[in-house]
Amino acid sequence: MDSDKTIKERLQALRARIAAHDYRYYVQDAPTIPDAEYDQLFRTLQQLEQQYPHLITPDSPTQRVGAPPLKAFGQLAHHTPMLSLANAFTEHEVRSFDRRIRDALAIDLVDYAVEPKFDGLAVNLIYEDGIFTKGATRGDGYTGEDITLNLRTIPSIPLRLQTPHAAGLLEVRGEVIMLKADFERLNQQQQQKGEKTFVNPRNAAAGSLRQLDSAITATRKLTFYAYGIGANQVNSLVFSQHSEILAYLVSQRFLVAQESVTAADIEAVFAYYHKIQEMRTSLPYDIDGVVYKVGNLSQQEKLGYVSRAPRFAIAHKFPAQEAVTELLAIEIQVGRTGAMTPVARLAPVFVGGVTVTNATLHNEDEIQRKKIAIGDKVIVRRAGDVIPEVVAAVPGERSSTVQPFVMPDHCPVCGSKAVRLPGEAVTRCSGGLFCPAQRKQAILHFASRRAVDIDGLGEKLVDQLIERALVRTPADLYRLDVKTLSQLERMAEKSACNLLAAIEQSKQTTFPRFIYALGIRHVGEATAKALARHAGTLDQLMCMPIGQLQQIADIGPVVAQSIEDFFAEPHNREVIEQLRQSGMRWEESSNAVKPPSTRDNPAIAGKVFVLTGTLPGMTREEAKNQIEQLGGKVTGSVSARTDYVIAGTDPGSKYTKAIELGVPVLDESQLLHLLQGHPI
Ligand SMILES: NC(=O)c1ccc[n+]([C@@H]2O[C@H](COP(=O)([O-])OP(=O)(O)OC[C@H]3O[C@@H](n4cnc5c(N)ncnc54)[C@H](O)[C@@H]3O)[C@@H](O)[C@H]2O)c1
Ligand SMILES: [Zn+2]
Repeated sequence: MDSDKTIKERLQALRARIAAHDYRYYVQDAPTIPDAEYDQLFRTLQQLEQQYPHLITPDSPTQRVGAPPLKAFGQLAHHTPMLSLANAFTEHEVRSFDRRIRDALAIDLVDYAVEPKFDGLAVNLIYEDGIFTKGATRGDGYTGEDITLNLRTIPSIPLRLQTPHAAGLLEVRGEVIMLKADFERLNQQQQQKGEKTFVNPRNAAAGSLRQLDSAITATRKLTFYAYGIGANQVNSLVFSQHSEILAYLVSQRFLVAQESVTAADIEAVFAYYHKIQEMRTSLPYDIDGVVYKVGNLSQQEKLGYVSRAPRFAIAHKFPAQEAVTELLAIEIQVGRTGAMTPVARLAPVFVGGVTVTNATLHNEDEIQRKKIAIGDKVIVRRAGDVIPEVVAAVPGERSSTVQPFVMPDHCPVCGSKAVRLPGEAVTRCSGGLFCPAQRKQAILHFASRRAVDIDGLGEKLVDQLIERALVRTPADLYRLDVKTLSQLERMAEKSACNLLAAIEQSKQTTFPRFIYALGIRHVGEATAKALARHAGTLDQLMCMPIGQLQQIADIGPVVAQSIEDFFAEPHNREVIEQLRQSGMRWEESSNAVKPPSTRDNPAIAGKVFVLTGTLPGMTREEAKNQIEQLGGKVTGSVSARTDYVIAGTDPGSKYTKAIELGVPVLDESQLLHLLQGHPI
């Protein structure tokens, strides 16, 4: 058996660790470990102290509530103490609690008031003669921080009671929380402003409420839920049941959880637990369990208190939604649209009711922002059916062998180049036509009605074709034959013939449809049309430099980049070549704007142009952009300094002026000639 000395040392170490976590949680509003982790430490200490009661010290966290109030705030003493709650993690523990109560009261059946356990910040509101005069945090249970001004900014705290004639003092107890939706919004705003985001709604609520400047609190959306009263010196207010207190609070316009009800026995209590657990993720606020309180107030009084909690109530905790584990590796998952998502491979950990071995890390920036490295101890969160995610690295636990994460520059599935468009958080595989991960999406899109329109090629068929390795890319569609197709499920020879005919028919398409069918990111039908008109031929399009793509109206830098990346990927070019060889045809236009042979075009550079009338093959805006890109200047009015006037149909007065001044007037084909570097 261990000596008292080693036990003492263990106790001291545990107490110091817990005290440090208490400080970070209660004072700094910035815990570094999940609550479940903390609860476990606390339990270990409690159990050890139970075994060695003579070693309990009054400063042990098990003997105290919360943390002393911060000096920066004024202090406010509570008229009756604000205690903590005993915890239960299993049904067995709850049954023992029920048995203890029935034994102590010597009765067979106990009525319980059952309520959600809010995960927020306990506060005490003092009403004097019906007027809200002061309010405080729980602090160490006896004295809290005076946060009256901050509390006044919370709309759900009534500033006066409905019965102001009732003279005397009343303490209203409850929790200040931040609704999940308000939390999401706050974090988005914080991120946009480049300020620190909060780990969860509880920390956001605590950080917002314990502000020295109440103007900041006023900008944060906080909500107060009442769940009880403390000192009651109002003569006319007499309660015999907890439920009467809640009804009174509702009548005084406090928010009280709608889910607060009574349970006639311990079985009803468990039914309630399961019902609330089901509702947990859909509730507008975070809860970490449910609270059971003996409903009868004189029974409560008889049961009394232990050092830090009442004997008549217990918190039945839900399985933790957050846990700590080791990040073993980061792998890349490629989605249907080519998105490359970093996925954490984890040492198995039980969280949110299941064993988790993978969790999403969202994207590269998130990993950098959270400063997560491979080998770190990380906090994993799984709430309801939501995909588990890594929320943070545990600070201070980093070993020297951790590896930084680097986003791969190639798709791990198909080897195509990985690209990240400006302004986007996601890195994508650029091999849209080729990548197995994107296969199904690419083929369905290619065959869709507004693309090359292969009638009858639905999702189920595509699944079969892919599963049997008959089709890998859209080009493979043109290699299918009746014999192969009629072997597929639900495919008679007749329908196989029909499908084949539809595939054959799709070979005759239009250039814009073909471009659209390629599934280039950000290239919808309208962009496909603009590209077709501008490039004229597929060969031109495939080698168009990004600068020239950007000159096309409505094509910005992101879309231009996406087009360039797509055609730069050899895998895509291969598939396009196969498509061409399969006999796909469309009309190409020779009218289109050909790319200039050199950037430094002496036929254009330094020359002054005026555009007038409607050009047949391009908009005036496009012509202007091209001229400017090659160093020419486009002005609005004709003068002696004008070198050329480019005139389309219905040219108007600029045309007449040009004739008067003897300025050469060119048509579109002559302009194209110039653009290609040939003098007139
Ligand atoms: N992660 C960390 O580092 C860290 C550190 C300290 C404490 N904690 C967490 O804080 C909690 C312990 O703190 P605690 O002493 O406040 O105990 P507690 O939160 O377990 O229980 C008491 C509190 O429950 C709240 N409560 C919510 N709904 C209630 C209701 N319907 N009726 C009555 N009370 C209700 C009250 O604020 C009350 O003060 C644990 O969840 C623990 O994990 C975490
Ligand atoms: Zn790929």
